[in-house]
Amino acid sequence: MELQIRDLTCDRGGRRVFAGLSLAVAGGEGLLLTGPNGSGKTSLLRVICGLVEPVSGTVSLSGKPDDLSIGQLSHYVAHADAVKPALTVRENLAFWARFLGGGDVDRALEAFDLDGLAPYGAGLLSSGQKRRLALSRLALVTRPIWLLDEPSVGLDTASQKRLAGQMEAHMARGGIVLAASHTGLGIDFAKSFDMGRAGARDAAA
Ligand SMILES: Nc1ncnc2c1ncn2[C@@H]1O[C@H](COP(=O)(O)OP(=O)(O)OP(=O)(O)O)[C@@H](O)[C@H]1O
Repeated sequence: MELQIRDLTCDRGGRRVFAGLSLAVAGGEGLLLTGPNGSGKTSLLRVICGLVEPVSGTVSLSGKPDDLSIGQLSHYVAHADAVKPALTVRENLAFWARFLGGGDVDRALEAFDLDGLAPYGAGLLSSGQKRRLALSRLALVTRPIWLLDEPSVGLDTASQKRLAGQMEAHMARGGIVLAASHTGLGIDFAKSFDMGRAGARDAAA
């Protein structure tokens, strides 16, 4: 399995964000996306999972089943936590399990130490607890590609370590992690890509 991005050009709101971007990440590898605010990290993750249409270029996954899209094979954890405040923590996970076509709610609760919060209304959670609930989807359903946008924002030290452990375990199972971060995420990524590097900026000019 290899995720291949070739010659990708992306506009947002009529402005060029990046152009001619190419990279590849193999199964078992992680790639850390860095770069200043507005350099296009979120845009790239959204193009990969099919939420933003690129101007040109391709995103492909070798060995992909024909009947599934890259989006369907990806977990995309965005800035927004996508937590339903009227449901409990457990009900949120049960909802996602139905939406994602099955899943292990207890495994997801355990992965981000949410067992004790399972009966609480999600609307009552702190921002870091909401982030843990959003991240717990990663353990709910197995998907080979994890696209993580600033996943550690708001997490305490113990939760950052849990996230690092989950990413390492996913890659050890052959999964792919693409993570955008300004701070690093406490693990050694096989690759990194600076969206603000001169070439990317030149291309976007
Ligand atoms: N929905 C949108 N409509 C129009 N322009 C957008 C939209 N989302 C992002 N942009 C623009 O696209 C550019 C890249 O934004 P993006 O969010 O991808 O950057 P980023 O590197 O993730 O930034 P940050 O580090 O601040 O999260 C910015 O100039 C931004 O204003």
